[in-house]
Amino acid sequence: MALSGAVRAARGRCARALSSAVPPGAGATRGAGATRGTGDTIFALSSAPGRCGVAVIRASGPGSGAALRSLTGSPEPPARVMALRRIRDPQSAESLDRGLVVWFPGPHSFTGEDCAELHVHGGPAVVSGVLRALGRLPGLRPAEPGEFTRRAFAHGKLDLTAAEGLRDLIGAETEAQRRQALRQMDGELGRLYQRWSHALTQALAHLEAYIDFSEDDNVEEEVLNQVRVTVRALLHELRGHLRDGRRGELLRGGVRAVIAGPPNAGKSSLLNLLCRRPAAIVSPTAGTTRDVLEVALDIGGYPLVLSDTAGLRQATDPVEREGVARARARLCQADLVLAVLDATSVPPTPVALGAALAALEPPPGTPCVLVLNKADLLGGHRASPSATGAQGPPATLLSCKTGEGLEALLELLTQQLAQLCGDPLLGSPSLTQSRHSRHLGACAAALERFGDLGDSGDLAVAAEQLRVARRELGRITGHVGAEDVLDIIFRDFCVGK
Ligand SMILES: Nc1nc2c(ncn2[C@@H]2O[C@H](COP(=O)(O)OP(=O)(O)OP(=O)(O)O)[C@@H](O)[C@H]2O)c(=O)[nH]1
Ligand SMILES: [K+]
Ligand SMILES: [Mg+2]
Repeated sequence: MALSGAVRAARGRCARALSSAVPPGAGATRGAGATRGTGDTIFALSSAPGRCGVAVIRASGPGSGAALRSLTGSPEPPARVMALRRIRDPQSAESLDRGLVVWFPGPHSFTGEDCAELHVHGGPAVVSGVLRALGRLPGLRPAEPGEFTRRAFAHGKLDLTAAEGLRDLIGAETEAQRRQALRQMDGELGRLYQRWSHALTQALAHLEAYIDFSEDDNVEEEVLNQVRVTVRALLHELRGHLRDGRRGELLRGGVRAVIAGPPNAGKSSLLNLLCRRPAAIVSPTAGTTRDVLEVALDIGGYPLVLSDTAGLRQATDPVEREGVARARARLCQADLVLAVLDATSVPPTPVALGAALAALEPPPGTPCVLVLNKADLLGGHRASPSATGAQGPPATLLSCKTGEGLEALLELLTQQLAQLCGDPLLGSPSLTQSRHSRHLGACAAALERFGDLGDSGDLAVAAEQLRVARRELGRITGHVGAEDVLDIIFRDFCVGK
């Protein structure tokens, strides 16, 4: 069982780690012409800033080859082969470093433009010296955040969903997140939406043919039926994808789990046990916790955002009352509830446990795990983990004091997380962004309107609904009028990617 503690610790993010392969030009769907790139040549440090063994500086655009020549004083090396070169300041001819350079002539590069990479020693003075030298070359300027990827998108090297996958891959902190992001970056989600878009295009073409030619009796009624069948099948698939239970989004953003229970049940002790540090104050005084405390965890490869909350009771102290109100508010937002009870205070019968759980008023329909804490105080009288009965939530005995039952709890949590997030490698790729669900929802609504028109409906209106549906799909992949979302998507990238 992997429990790697808090994983959101500040950490250098970089466009690509040195051991990774060249990002693929997956999902290339826009008309990508062979190009040396037009306009500015951009450059940036692509590895994480700070002192490191090797730093990667990247350039993209028509001036990349000339830049490489001036900094090395020699012709570009053969394409996509690393070469050792002395790197010098072209103005002063002073040597800056000795490093590896790579030349990626367009269109076979990440951006589709001519690109160059300089792998230099990762000292701040070396990096700033090389960046300064590049900045003095005519036509070169520092890149904006996400500008390399944006150029790759513009040259059809990847579609928007793949770009979002790449952004998520750089942000992935757990294994399951990485798997999902990689799958999306490889273009699987984009291909699914493309397939739907093609099906719609075909249906639309048939419908238009029917509208134009049916009077000549050249086009059979059967064509119209086929269009209806296609649209119905598509709507069915789309609804299934939307019903996905927010799996992909949960995996991407982390499952919000809330620890709730009566005062002194050991809620804060549980948080500390799971994050393996004394993050929350633990004391024998009931009503110790007031503020909501949050830690990010990796449980079995799944991301969990765990909140400790105030003990739920009718508090008289105004500060504690506010704590209880905050606890209830947080509980309402939970994707998963960890209900903690003091095992010595509740008889281990389904009725008693059910009543104790109901008293916490967990949000209806939200999955729940019942943790019967302080098992060390039970002596011989052990509640069986199925004490809540077949209908109740899964329950497990735990002692935060001795650690007894921790493995079983982690197992149970992993099961719950796997159910909530799904296996990112199985089945059709998951919906990962609210942006996608919005467009897919609009697409489904248009298809429903198409269906509602029925046999007697106006065919021109029906055709318009198919056009609306197709446009919404195109917005997801970036094939249609996505200019407004481009800024938002690429802004979240780091400089150098
Ligand atoms: N014997 C025993 N004591 C425990 C266990 N877990 C917690 N305690 C003790 O129970 C008391 C309350 O623990 P907390 O973690 O502060 O409980 P809480 O639910 O966060 O309490 P509030 O924040 O006040 O609602 C402390 O004295 C803990 O040391 C356990 O497994 N066994
Ligand atoms: K306490
Ligand atoms: Mg507490």
